[in-house]
Amino acid sequence: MTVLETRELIIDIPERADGRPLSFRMEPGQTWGILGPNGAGKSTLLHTLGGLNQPRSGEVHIDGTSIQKLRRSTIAQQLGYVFQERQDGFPATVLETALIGRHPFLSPWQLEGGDDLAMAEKALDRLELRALENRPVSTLSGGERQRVALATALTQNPNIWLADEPTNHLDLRHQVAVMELLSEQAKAGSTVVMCLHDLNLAARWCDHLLLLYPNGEACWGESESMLQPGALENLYGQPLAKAEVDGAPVFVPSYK
Ligand SMILES: Nc1ncnc2c1ncn2[C@@H]1O[C@H](COP(=O)(O)OP(=O)(O)OP(=O)(O)O)[C@@H](O)[C@H]1O
Repeated sequence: MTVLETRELIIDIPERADGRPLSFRMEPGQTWGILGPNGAGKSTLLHTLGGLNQPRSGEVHIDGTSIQKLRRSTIAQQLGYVFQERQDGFPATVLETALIGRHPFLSPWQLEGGDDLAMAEKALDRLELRALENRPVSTLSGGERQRVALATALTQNPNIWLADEPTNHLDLRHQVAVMELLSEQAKAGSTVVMCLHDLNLAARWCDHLLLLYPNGEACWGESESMLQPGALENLYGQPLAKAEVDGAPVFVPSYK
């Protein structure tokens, strides 16, 4: 159970005004969606939350301790990251890649044990990848690789999930399966934060939203209060029509 908090955080985007300092608290059990148009800074924010980018100012805290003061190995035991783009540079199989999720918990040169293997295999089962476990990752399709990245994070079993467009490359069924998986992680006590382009997945699955504007302005809060058509149209610069399906709001571009 780990709280991720920002204090007067300003992310560092070259040549951009500071915008609104971000001070929010992301708690265990919550599922946060970060929304905004291309270039708004969603990935930069996620990288900053994970300690991979230095903020321009302000701080990110994990359970009350500044991330700057934590060792990278300690952070890796808490925080799982699903990157938007991956360079699968090493010639590794699907199973070997999933096992990387256990590395934060092993000492240098220590080999993975039976428990680690069981966690990786369970994660591969969950992402429907078990039949591919001996395949080199380089031979996989885009959607299969995306699921390997999620399986690796699941094998890590982090308290905080930072996922950059986790449904990228996925077909509709797998999009829903991945959102269900992330939602389950939150229900089990993780703090889940993801950047999303799909407003409808965000509306259906995220209980908190942060809207990030290209000028650095931002607002955040419970999803219900953030899913206002006017604010979303302003965010994306696109007229929207709103409907309701299965009790959740659905937004589609309006072409009028
Ligand atoms: N090293 C850099 N030098 C200059 N500008 C940069 C650098 N890295 C990122 N940027 C700019 O910072 C802005 C935010 O990028 P970021 O990837 O965080 O946006 P995003 O909201 O995730 O976009 P997308 O939806 O397209 O993935 C972009 O305008 C990008 O061009």
